[in-house]
Amino acid sequence: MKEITGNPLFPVFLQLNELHVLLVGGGKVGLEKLTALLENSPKATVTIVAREISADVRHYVANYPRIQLLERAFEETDLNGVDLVVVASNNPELNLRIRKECRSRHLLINVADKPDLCDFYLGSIVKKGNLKLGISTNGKSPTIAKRMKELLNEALPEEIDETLTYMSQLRDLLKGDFNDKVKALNAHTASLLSKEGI
Ligand SMILES: C[C@@]1(CC(=O)O)C2=NC(=C\c3[nH]c(c(CCC(=O)O)c3CC(=O)O)Cc3[nH]c(c(CC(=O)O)c3CCC(=O)O)/C=C3\N/C(=C\2)[C@@H](CCC(=O)O)[C@]3(C)CC(=O)O)/[C@H]1CCC(=O)O
Ligand SMILES: NC(=O)c1ccc[n+]([C@@H]2O[C@H](COP(=O)([O-])OP(=O)(O)OC[C@H]3O[C@@H](n4cnc5c(N)ncnc54)[C@H](O)[C@@H]3O)[C@@H](O)[C@H]2O)c1
Repeated sequence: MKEITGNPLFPVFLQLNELHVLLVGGGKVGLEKLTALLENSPKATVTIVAREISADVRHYVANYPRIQLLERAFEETDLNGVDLVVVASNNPELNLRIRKECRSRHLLINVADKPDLCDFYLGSIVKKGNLKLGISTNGKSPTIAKRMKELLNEALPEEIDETLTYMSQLRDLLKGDFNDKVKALNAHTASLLSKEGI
Protein backbone atom coordinates (compact mmCIF):
# COMPACT_ATOMS: atom_id res chain seq x y z
CA MET A 1 0.00 0.00 0.00
CA LYS A 2 1.17 3.51 -0.80
CA GLU A 3 2.51 5.32 2.27
CA ILE A 4 0.17 8.09 3.38
CA THR A 5 1.84 11.45 3.73
CA GLY A 6 0.26 14.89 4.07
CA ASN A 7 -3.49 15.21 4.56
CA PRO A 8 -5.45 11.94 4.08
CA LEU A 9 -8.93 13.52 4.51
CA PHE A 10 -11.25 13.12 1.53
CA PRO A 11 -13.12 16.36 0.70
CA VAL A 12 -16.77 16.26 -0.39
CA PHE A 13 -19.45 18.95 -0.84
CA LEU A 14 -22.71 17.78 0.69
CA GLN A 15 -26.22 18.59 -0.57
CA LEU A 16 -27.04 19.56 3.00
CA ASN A 17 -30.26 21.31 1.97
CA GLU A 18 -31.63 17.81 1.29
CA LEU A 19 -30.36 16.22 4.52
CA HIS A 20 -31.37 16.12 8.18
CA VAL A 21 -28.69 17.06 10.70
CA LEU A 22 -28.84 16.41 14.43
CA LEU A 23 -26.93 18.99 16.51
CA VAL A 24 -26.43 18.11 20.16
CA GLY A 25 -25.53 21.14 22.30
CA GLY A 26 -26.90 24.65 22.12
CA GLY A 27 -24.15 26.76 23.69
CA LYS A 28 -21.32 28.83 22.26
CA VAL A 29 -19.67 26.07 20.23
CA GLY A 30 -23.09 24.74 19.16
CA LEU A 31 -23.90 28.17 17.72
CA GLU A 32 -20.56 28.26 15.84
CA LYS A 33 -21.24 24.89 14.20
CA LEU A 34 -24.87 25.83 13.49
CA THR A 35 -23.73 29.05 11.81
CA ALA A 36 -21.26 27.11 9.66
CA LEU A 37 -24.02 24.69 8.59
CA LEU A 38 -26.71 27.27 7.84
CA GLU A 39 -24.52 29.91 6.20
CA ASN A 40 -23.65 27.30 3.62
CA SER A 41 -26.97 25.47 3.41
CA PRO A 42 -29.76 27.74 4.70
CA LYS A 43 -32.52 25.24 3.90
CA ALA A 44 -30.92 22.36 5.78
CA THR A 45 -33.16 20.59 8.27
CA VAL A 46 -31.47 20.76 11.66
CA THR A 47 -32.79 19.38 14.93
CA ILE A 48 -31.03 20.89 17.94
CA VAL A 49 -31.17 18.91 21.18
CA ALA A 50 -29.70 20.49 24.30
CA ARG A 51 -30.45 20.62 27.99
CA GLU A 52 -30.11 24.37 27.67
CA ILE A 53 -30.49 26.29 24.42
CA SER A 54 -28.87 29.71 24.61
CA ALA A 55 -30.69 32.94 23.78
CA ASP A 56 -28.15 33.51 20.97
CA VAL A 57 -29.09 30.18 19.34
CA ARG A 58 -32.82 30.97 19.64
CA HIS A 59 -32.27 34.40 18.14
CA TYR A 60 -30.15 33.02 15.28
CA VAL A 61 -32.56 30.25 14.21
CA ALA A 62 -35.49 32.66 14.02
CA ASN A 63 -34.38 33.44 10.43
CA TYR A 64 -34.29 29.82 9.27
CA PRO A 65 -37.32 27.75 8.34
CA ARG A 66 -36.27 24.18 8.98
CA ILE A 67 -34.91 24.18 12.51
CA GLN A 68 -36.41 22.25 15.39
CA LEU A 69 -35.40 23.08 18.98
CA LEU A 70 -35.69 20.39 21.67
CA GLU A 71 -34.66 21.69 25.08
CA ARG A 72 -33.96 18.46 26.95
CA ALA A 73 -31.26 15.83 27.44
CA PHE A 74 -30.11 13.80 24.44
CA GLU A 75 -31.94 10.49 23.88
CA GLU A 76 -30.71 7.69 21.67
CA THR A 77 -33.89 7.87 19.58
CA ASP A 78 -32.80 11.39 18.50
CA LEU A 79 -30.51 9.56 16.05
CA ASN A 80 -33.46 7.91 14.29
CA GLY A 81 -33.96 9.20 10.77
CA VAL A 82 -31.07 11.68 10.71
CA ASP A 83 -28.32 11.68 8.09
CA LEU A 84 -25.49 13.44 9.87
CA VAL A 85 -24.60 14.24 13.48
CA VAL A 86 -22.72 17.20 14.97
CA VAL A 87 -22.04 17.24 18.69
CA ALA A 88 -21.09 20.35 20.66
CA SER A 89 -21.86 19.36 24.22
CA ASN A 90 -19.73 20.06 27.28
CA ASN A 91 -20.07 16.47 28.49
CA PRO A 92 -17.18 14.17 27.42
CA GLU A 93 -19.03 10.95 28.42
CA LEU A 94 -22.05 11.99 26.39
CA ASN A 95 -19.81 12.79 23.40
CA LEU A 96 -18.27 9.32 23.58
CA ARG A 97 -21.64 7.61 23.98
CA ILE A 98 -23.07 9.38 20.92
CA ARG A 99 -19.90 8.63 18.97
CA LYS A 100 -20.24 4.89 19.72
CA GLU A 101 -23.93 4.79 18.87
CA CYS A 102 -23.28 6.60 15.57
CA ARG A 103 -20.58 4.07 14.66
CA SER A 104 -22.92 1.16 15.24
CA ARG A 105 -25.57 2.88 13.07
CA HIS A 106 -23.02 3.90 10.39
CA LEU A 107 -23.94 7.55 10.88
CA LEU A 108 -21.18 10.09 10.22
CA ILE A 109 -20.39 12.29 13.20
CA ASN A 110 -18.41 15.45 14.02
CA VAL A 111 -17.66 16.14 17.66
CA ALA A 112 -16.61 19.78 17.75
CA ASP A 113 -12.96 20.28 18.63
CA LYS A 114 -12.47 16.54 19.30
CA PRO A 115 -10.61 15.15 16.26
CA ASP A 116 -10.37 11.63 17.73
CA LEU A 117 -14.17 11.38 17.83
CA CYS A 118 -14.80 12.81 14.33
CA ASP A 119 -15.56 10.97 11.07
CA PHE A 120 -15.37 14.33 9.32
CA TYR A 121 -14.06 17.79 10.14
CA LEU A 122 -15.66 21.11 9.30
CA GLY A 123 -13.42 23.28 7.13
CA SER A 124 -12.84 26.96 6.60
CA ILE A 125 -14.90 28.04 3.62
CA VAL A 126 -14.17 30.65 0.95
CA LYS A 127 -17.29 31.76 -0.96
CA LYS A 128 -17.59 33.84 -4.12
CA GLY A 129 -21.06 33.27 -5.52
CA ASN A 130 -21.11 29.76 -6.97
CA LEU A 131 -17.45 29.21 -6.22
CA LYS A 132 -16.75 27.55 -2.89
CA LEU A 133 -13.37 26.42 -1.58
CA GLY A 134 -13.07 24.17 1.46
CA ILE A 135 -9.83 24.38 3.45
CA SER A 136 -8.43 21.77 5.81
CA THR A 137 -5.14 21.70 7.68
CA ASN A 138 -5.73 18.06 8.68
CA GLY A 139 -6.66 19.42 12.10
CA LYS A 140 -3.16 20.83 12.60
CA SER A 141 -4.23 24.45 12.89
CA PRO A 142 -7.83 25.69 12.45
CA THR A 143 -6.38 29.17 12.98
CA ILE A 144 -4.25 28.84 9.85
CA ALA A 145 -7.32 27.50 7.97
CA LYS A 146 -9.17 30.67 8.99
CA ARG A 147 -6.26 32.88 7.88
CA MET A 148 -6.03 31.04 4.53
CA LYS A 149 -9.74 31.73 4.05
CA GLU A 150 -9.19 35.45 4.65
CA LEU A 151 -6.21 35.49 2.28
CA LEU A 152 -8.12 33.75 -0.55
CA ASN A 153 -11.21 35.88 0.02
CA GLU A 154 -9.06 38.95 -0.62
CA ALA A 155 -7.18 37.42 -3.55
CA LEU A 156 -10.11 36.07 -5.60
CA PRO A 157 -11.95 38.70 -7.65
CA GLU A 158 -15.71 39.11 -7.18
CA GLU A 159 -16.10 38.81 -10.98
CA ILE A 160 -15.24 35.12 -10.78
CA ASP A 161 -18.93 34.36 -10.30
CA GLU A 162 -19.77 36.12 -13.59
CA THR A 163 -17.13 33.99 -15.29
CA LEU A 164 -18.71 30.83 -13.89
CA THR A 165 -22.17 31.86 -15.08
CA TYR A 166 -20.80 32.71 -18.52
CA MET A 167 -18.99 29.37 -18.77
CA SER A 168 -22.14 27.52 -17.80
CA GLN A 169 -24.09 29.32 -20.57
CA LEU A 170 -21.29 28.68 -23.04
CA ARG A 171 -21.32 24.96 -22.25
CA ASP A 172 -25.04 24.81 -23.00
CA LEU A 173 -24.50 26.55 -26.35
CA LEU A 174 -21.66 24.36 -27.57
CA LYS A 175 -22.41 21.76 -30.19
CA GLY A 176 -20.59 18.51 -30.88
CA ASP A 177 -19.74 15.48 -28.77
CA PHE A 178 -18.38 15.50 -25.23
CA ASN A 179 -14.71 15.60 -26.30
CA ASP A 180 -15.30 18.56 -28.65
CA LYS A 181 -17.02 20.47 -25.85
CA VAL A 182 -14.22 19.76 -23.37
CA LYS A 183 -11.65 20.97 -25.91
CA ALA A 184 -13.58 24.18 -26.59
CA LEU A 185 -14.11 24.91 -22.89
CA ASN A 186 -10.43 24.34 -22.15
CA ALA A 187 -9.34 26.55 -25.06
CA HIS A 188 -11.66 29.26 -23.84
CA THR A 189 -10.26 29.24 -20.30
CA ALA A 190 -6.54 28.82 -21.12
CA SER A 191 -6.04 32.57 -20.81
CA LEU A 192 -7.14 32.47 -17.15
CA LEU A 193 -3.67 31.21 -16.30
CA SER A 194 -1.99 34.07 -18.14
CA LYS A 195 -0.71 37.17 -16.32
CA GLU A 196 -3.87 39.13 -17.26
CA GLY A 197 -5.99 36.61 -15.32
CA ILE A 198 -9.76 36.72 -15.32
C1 LIG B 1 -12.08 25.50 10.31
C2 LIG B 1 -13.07 25.55 11.44
C3 LIG B 1 -14.42 25.24 10.86
C4 LIG B 1 -15.58 25.30 11.82
O1 LIG B 1 -15.47 24.97 13.02
O2 LIG B 1 -16.65 25.72 11.31
C5 LIG B 1 -12.59 24.58 12.50
N1 LIG B 1 -12.19 25.24 13.59
C6 LIG B 1 -12.31 26.59 13.43
C7 LIG B 1 -11.79 27.56 14.29
C8 LIG B 1 -11.09 27.34 15.54
N2 LIG B 1 -11.24 26.23 16.31
C9 LIG B 1 -10.44 26.37 17.44
C10 LIG B 1 -9.80 27.65 17.38
C11 LIG B 1 -8.92 28.22 18.47
C12 LIG B 1 -7.46 28.23 18.10
C13 LIG B 1 -6.84 26.87 17.84
O3 LIG B 1 -6.92 25.99 18.72
O4 LIG B 1 -6.27 26.69 16.74
C14 LIG B 1 -10.19 28.24 16.17
C15 LIG B 1 -9.71 29.56 15.56
C16 LIG B 1 -10.61 30.70 15.80
O5 LIG B 1 -11.79 30.55 16.23
O6 LIG B 1 -10.11 31.82 15.60
C17 LIG B 1 -10.33 25.37 18.52
C18 LIG B 1 -10.08 23.96 18.14
N3 LIG B 1 -10.56 23.32 17.03
C19 LIG B 1 -10.17 22.01 17.06
C20 LIG B 1 -9.45 21.78 18.28
C21 LIG B 1 -8.94 20.44 18.75
C22 LIG B 1 -7.55 20.14 18.30
O7 LIG B 1 -6.95 20.92 17.51
O8 LIG B 1 -7.03 19.11 18.76
C23 LIG B 1 -9.37 23.01 18.94
C24 LIG B 1 -8.69 23.31 20.26
C25 LIG B 1 -9.72 23.19 21.39
C26 LIG B 1 -9.10 23.34 22.74
O9 LIG B 1 -8.00 23.83 22.86
O10 LIG B 1 -9.78 22.91 23.69
C27 LIG B 1 -10.47 21.03 16.07
C28 LIG B 1 -11.07 21.20 14.84
N4 LIG B 1 -11.48 22.41 14.34
C29 LIG B 1 -11.82 22.23 13.03
C30 LIG B 1 -12.45 23.21 12.25
C31 LIG B 1 -11.46 20.87 12.55
C32 LIG B 1 -10.11 20.91 11.81
C33 LIG B 1 -10.13 21.74 10.52
C34 LIG B 1 -8.83 21.63 9.79
O11 LIG B 1 -8.53 20.54 9.25
O12 LIG B 1 -8.08 22.63 9.71
C35 LIG B 1 -11.35 20.09 13.86
C36 LIG B 1 -10.27 19.00 13.88
C37 LIG B 1 -12.65 19.35 14.16
C38 LIG B 1 -13.90 20.19 14.02
O13 LIG B 1 -14.22 20.90 14.99
O14 LIG B 1 -14.55 20.09 12.96
C39 LIG B 1 -13.08 26.89 12.21
C40 LIG B 1 -12.55 28.13 11.40
C41 LIG B 1 -13.75 28.88 10.88
C42 LIG B 1 -13.40 30.04 10.02
O15 LIG B 1 -12.91 29.84 8.90
O16 LIG B 1 -13.65 31.20 10.43
N1 LIG C 1 -16.32 27.87 24.24
C1 LIG C 1 -15.16 27.74 23.67
O1 LIG C 1 -14.58 28.71 23.15
C2 LIG C 1 -14.52 26.38 23.57
C3 LIG C 1 -13.27 26.30 22.99
C4 LIG C 1 -12.70 25.03 22.86
C5 LIG C 1 -13.37 23.92 23.30
N2 LIG C 1 -14.57 24.03 23.89
C6 LIG C 1 -15.28 22.81 24.33
O2 LIG C 1 -16.45 22.64 23.52
C7 LIG C 1 -17.51 22.11 24.31
C8 LIG C 1 -18.76 22.97 24.23
O3 LIG C 1 -18.44 24.29 24.63
P1 LIG C 1 -19.53 25.43 24.81
O4 LIG C 1 -18.80 26.67 25.14
O5 LIG C 1 -20.47 25.43 23.65
O6 LIG C 1 -20.31 24.90 26.11
P2 LIG C 1 -21.71 25.36 26.65
O7 LIG C 1 -21.74 25.01 28.12
O8 LIG C 1 -22.03 26.76 26.24
O9 LIG C 1 -22.73 24.40 25.89
C9 LIG C 1 -22.82 23.04 26.12
C10 LIG C 1 -24.15 22.55 25.62
O10 LIG C 1 -24.24 21.14 25.81
C11 LIG C 1 -25.55 20.86 26.32
N3 LIG C 1 -25.60 19.56 27.02
C12 LIG C 1 -24.88 19.13 28.06
N4 LIG C 1 -25.28 17.88 28.42
C13 LIG C 1 -26.27 17.53 27.57
C14 LIG C 1 -27.09 16.38 27.41
N5 LIG C 1 -26.97 15.30 28.22
N6 LIG C 1 -28.00 16.35 26.42
C15 LIG C 1 -28.15 17.42 25.59
N7 LIG C 1 -27.40 18.55 25.71
C16 LIG C 1 -26.49 18.59 26.68
C17 LIG C 1 -25.82 22.04 27.24
O11 LIG C 1 -27.19 22.12 27.57
C18 LIG C 1 -25.33 23.17 26.36
O12 LIG C 1 -26.34 23.55 25.43
C19 LIG C 1 -16.95 22.00 25.73
O13 LIG C 1 -16.53 20.66 25.89
C20 LIG C 1 -15.76 22.91 25.76
O14 LIG C 1 -14.80 22.40 26.67
C21 LIG C 1 -15.17 25.25 24.04
